[in-house]
Amino acid sequence: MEQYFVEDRSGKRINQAMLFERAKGASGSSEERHGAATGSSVPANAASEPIFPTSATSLPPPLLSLLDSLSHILKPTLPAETHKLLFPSSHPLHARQAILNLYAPGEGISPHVDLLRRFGDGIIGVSFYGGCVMQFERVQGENDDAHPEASDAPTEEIYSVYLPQNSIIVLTGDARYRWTHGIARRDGDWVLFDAEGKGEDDDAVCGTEVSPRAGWIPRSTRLSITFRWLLPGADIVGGG
Ligand SMILES: O=C(O)CCC(=O)C(=O)O
Ligand SMILES: [Fe+2]
Repeated sequence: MEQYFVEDRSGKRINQAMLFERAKGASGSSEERHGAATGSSVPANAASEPIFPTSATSLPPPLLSLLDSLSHILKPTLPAETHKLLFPSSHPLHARQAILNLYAPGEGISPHVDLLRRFGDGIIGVSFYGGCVMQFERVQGENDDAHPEASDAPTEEIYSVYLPQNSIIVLTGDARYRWTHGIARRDGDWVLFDAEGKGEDDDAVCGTEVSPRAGWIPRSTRLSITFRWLLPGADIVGGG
């Protein structure tokens, strides 16, 4: 992974890489791509994602093997149709994009819905090295790429979920289309632990009544790998 997160020519730290494959069996008018892209110093709203073309043919082997492991791990947990949506047995309709985001402690990502015109349903996110709280907020009103402000509309419905290192999150249906997801920029997260010691964020524990089962987990460096389906035409450079 180090190869993707070097400094660019101006010395700016690169913290985002995007890799693309072509769908198996696609007639393929667009270029196959597999390349790294720079992000801003803090991963920004997905709407500003850059794309760089290269010439390789598919996702790199470590990501293919990660996908294979994810398919096995998620098989007993997910409803059969969701598993099929994420891991179609043959000839997927769409190409996958993998986005790698490297967060220094304290960094986050603004609340957003992943671009509706670029990505399909079925998103998988994996957290490595460190955890963080991901916050979900219900989108109010129309939500499409032409009305991104809908994502910022205030709402009472907010949930915070702690994503420990090595955890997997799957977003489909409403979770993908009707809720924003984001990571607050802060140095750590208050987390309530369940009986098995797994974390669940709860802002309420920030007050004086701190439950003995709650704790502050300082953020460390976190790498997230997100797999998404590219919609037709979305894999054409400049076509976003
Ligand atoms: O870091 C994460 O887990 C979220 C990344 C994300 O939402 C995105 O790249 O669109
Ligand atoms: Fe996202």
